[in-house]
Amino acid sequence: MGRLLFTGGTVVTAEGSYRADVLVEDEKVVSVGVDLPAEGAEEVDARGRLVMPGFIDGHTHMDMPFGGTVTADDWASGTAAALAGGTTTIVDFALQDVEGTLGGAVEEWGRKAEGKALIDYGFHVAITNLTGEIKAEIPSLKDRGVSSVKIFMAYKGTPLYTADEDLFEAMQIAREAGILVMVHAENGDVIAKLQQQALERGDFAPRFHALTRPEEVEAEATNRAIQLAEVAGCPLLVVHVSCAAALEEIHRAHELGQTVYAETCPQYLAFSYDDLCREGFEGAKYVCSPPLRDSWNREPLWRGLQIGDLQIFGSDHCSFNYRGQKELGRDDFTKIPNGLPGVEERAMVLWTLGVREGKIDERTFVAVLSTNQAKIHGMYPRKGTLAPGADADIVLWDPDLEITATVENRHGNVDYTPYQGMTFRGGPAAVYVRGRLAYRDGEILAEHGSGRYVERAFVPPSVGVLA
Ligand SMILES: NC(=O)NCCC(=O)O
Ligand SMILES: [Zn+2]
Ligand SMILES: [Zn+2]
Repeated sequence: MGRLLFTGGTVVTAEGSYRADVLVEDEKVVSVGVDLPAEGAEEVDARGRLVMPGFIDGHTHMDMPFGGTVTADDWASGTAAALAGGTTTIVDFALQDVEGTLGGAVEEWGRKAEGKALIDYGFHVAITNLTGEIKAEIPSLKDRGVSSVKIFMAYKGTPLYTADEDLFEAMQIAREAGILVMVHAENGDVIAKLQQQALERGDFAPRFHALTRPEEVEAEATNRAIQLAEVAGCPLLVVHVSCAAALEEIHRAHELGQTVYAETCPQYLAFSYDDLCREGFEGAKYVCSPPLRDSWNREPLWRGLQIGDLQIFGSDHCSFNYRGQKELGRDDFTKIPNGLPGVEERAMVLWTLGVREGKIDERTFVAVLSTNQAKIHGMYPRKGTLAPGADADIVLWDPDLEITATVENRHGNVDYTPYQGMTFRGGPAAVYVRGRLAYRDGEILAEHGSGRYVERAFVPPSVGVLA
């Protein structure tokens, strides 16, 4: 692999931006400084580019059974899409088999990724059956390099749904074990009742997905999870925060000094409830949970990112084809598989709608896409920074690149894109994974199977120290 010297670019980290060269050797960053001598290194011209640590997406669902079908992207197409968006590491949800163990889920996900992944990866375990035995198994995840579990307060009537007493006990165990608890915070009982009432009224269209999951239902569950975590004494990560009401609960927890991390996702900034109301069955393309909200919620979410109430920006990439998958719910919105693709668009949405529009700055861009992800998901400082000793995961970001999204120019395996026709201004020109050129100008150059499993360990950063 040899030595590479990135010259003439502007290094952007969560701490700031400055003109500097970056020297890379044998998969690692060796030094960052002004006018570094080449000394035999191959030079990479980074003039006009922002040189950033590779982006980390702590929220993807590749090759995952869900809603009676399996996500459209596997580890080959899903990591290609990630790479084309500047993402060099993902943390994917290994779904526990209802009859299986947590360790079994990690092993199964390892088999799915092996030979396919183009980028580095880790796993959370998504718990589907929190029995006594499974609770007792939680601490052993650390031995597998897994530092987090996700527990679902929603999806009543499916194995994912977890009652409060089990969630609470898992929090106590996780606190002792040093495992991060992530929650899908929506009140599953109330949603089930509202869905039943909607179907009885004959309300079958996609927009009823949102109308049966109102903001209060997310805010209430968010508050409940925060309070339970406080009693259990454990840090908490609330994923896919969609609305101002839930964010207010998180903000209050921060004012009280509680360690609550929170994530929002591109779909909540790029789309709104209006997209669920598109003509015919088109709204199904925008069904995800929590649902898309009225557009006024976007402004508080942007503010949450800028002031640090929302420390990470994950894609929640959970792709389903329109034909044959979203269509499963043509006559009943409750049967539409939940989820949107977004692993490719994540950073471009954030740059185009956030940095260019002055809603967040460049440092926050890097923090929520990379540095805070590495810290919260237990990979820092190996990942998430450009500093000596870090993996040489590098994005050369072209702030002026223009890409208009079409199904054809997406790198995933989905028959539609919710971003159809949207023009992104700013995107990755080239991406390096551990010092190897993996993507350039729309072309995937990495080899399948070149991505490596990353063992993670959770060392809870206090919310205040996150950028
Ligand atoms: N978010 C969504 O709609 N689908 C993926 C599963 C989840 O994250 O709850
Ligand atoms: Zn979820
Ligand atoms: Zn998800």
